Amino acid sequence: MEQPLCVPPPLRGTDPGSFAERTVRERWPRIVAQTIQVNDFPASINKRLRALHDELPDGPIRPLQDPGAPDLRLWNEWIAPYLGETWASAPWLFAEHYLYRRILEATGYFQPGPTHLLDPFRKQKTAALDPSAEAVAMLARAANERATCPEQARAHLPLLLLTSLWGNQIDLSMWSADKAPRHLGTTRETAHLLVNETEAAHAHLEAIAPARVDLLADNAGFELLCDLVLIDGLLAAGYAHTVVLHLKAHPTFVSDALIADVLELLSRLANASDSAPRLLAKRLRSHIAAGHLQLTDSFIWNCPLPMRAFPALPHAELARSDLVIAKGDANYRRLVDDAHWPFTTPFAEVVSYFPAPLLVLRTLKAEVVVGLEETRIGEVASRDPEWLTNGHWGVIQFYCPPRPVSP
Ligand SMILES: O=P(O)(O)OC[C@H]1O[C@](O)(CO)[C@@H](O)[C@@H]1O
Repeated sequence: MEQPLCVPPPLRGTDPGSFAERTVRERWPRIVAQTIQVNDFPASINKRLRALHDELPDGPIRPLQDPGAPDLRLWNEWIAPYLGETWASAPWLFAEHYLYRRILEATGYFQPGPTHLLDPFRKQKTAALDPSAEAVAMLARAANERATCPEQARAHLPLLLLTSLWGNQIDLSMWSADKAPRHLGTTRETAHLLVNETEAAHAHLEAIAPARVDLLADNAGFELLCDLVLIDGLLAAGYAHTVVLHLKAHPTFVSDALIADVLELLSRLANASDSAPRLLAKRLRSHIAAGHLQLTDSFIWNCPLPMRAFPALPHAELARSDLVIAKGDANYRRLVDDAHWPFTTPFAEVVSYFPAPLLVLRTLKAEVVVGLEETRIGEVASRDPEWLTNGHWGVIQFYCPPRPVSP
């Protein structure tokens, strides 16, 4: 009989010497301080943000105080098990999502008034969109060529996956012309993959096309552009008839993408001086109009739960997909319980609860990873002591649930 999987304890800000500890003690206070600095909030909001800052990292977890907020009941259910814990002692995944929700409580995001639905991270996101216009034009030109040639789009799938993966690391201001998007996918980028299951994912798409593909988005700005180019390629190749792009329901993790960020990116592309981004924007908008690209958001993507603990409904919705692509570090942490798994634990074992074929594209920014080979771990750790958190290393991991056996 198959043994039930025993999930190890979660990462916590109290893990001595860990990146989680550094995040709770240094990075979070900095993020809250920056939120005050980059915005022009009234004194009452800054006072609330300063109070939040001063709670970190040893203040207690408390219920939300956000009367009338649409997610208030949900949050107070999610918080209940951790009342009595501190920011540092609560599971890191929980506390990190809670932090961003508490920032919105402080800024009055869900309250009537001048800061209603005002994204406190908007300025940072907008700056991250500031171009290297040349790199954007090159990405768009390649996408426009693929759009007229399905064979080329199919052949480019590995390149598109790599571009979308490293988009999780690189932002527009870093990506200069000499690191041009067309060169992504060559030696350096593949050499920094700790697992590369592109072939299996590609074969899966070939076998099921045309399919429904779901993409769990991560950051706005450059990464989102790479993701839209991937989506455009999946449609051009005939691999997807529909792509559902899942976005966050409210601002979080500073730069996570909202539907508003997609629309803003499209209008930036549509107003570019170069004609290639304009054509890309036109095509993406027509995919949206035709329902081939669906933008959706849900509070579930802002919740503090590991995916294994999601309610039945989002699981049932994902089960309708032929392939779910999960982007980035935070989605990865959610998928693998943000837990202290031995790094060699098979990926398929850890995500065996997942209801659909799953492809993850993630650069490592946290001390959690599964599915690695012992020798590869030794190699990378001796070359780069910061390999788990500096975003220089990536994984492309694929899981396909076993088909149900017919009676
Ligand atoms: O944008 P990404 O790739 O999800 O990265 C954000 C993540 O990186 C971290 O900074 C480290 O894990 C977290 O705070 C968060 O999980």
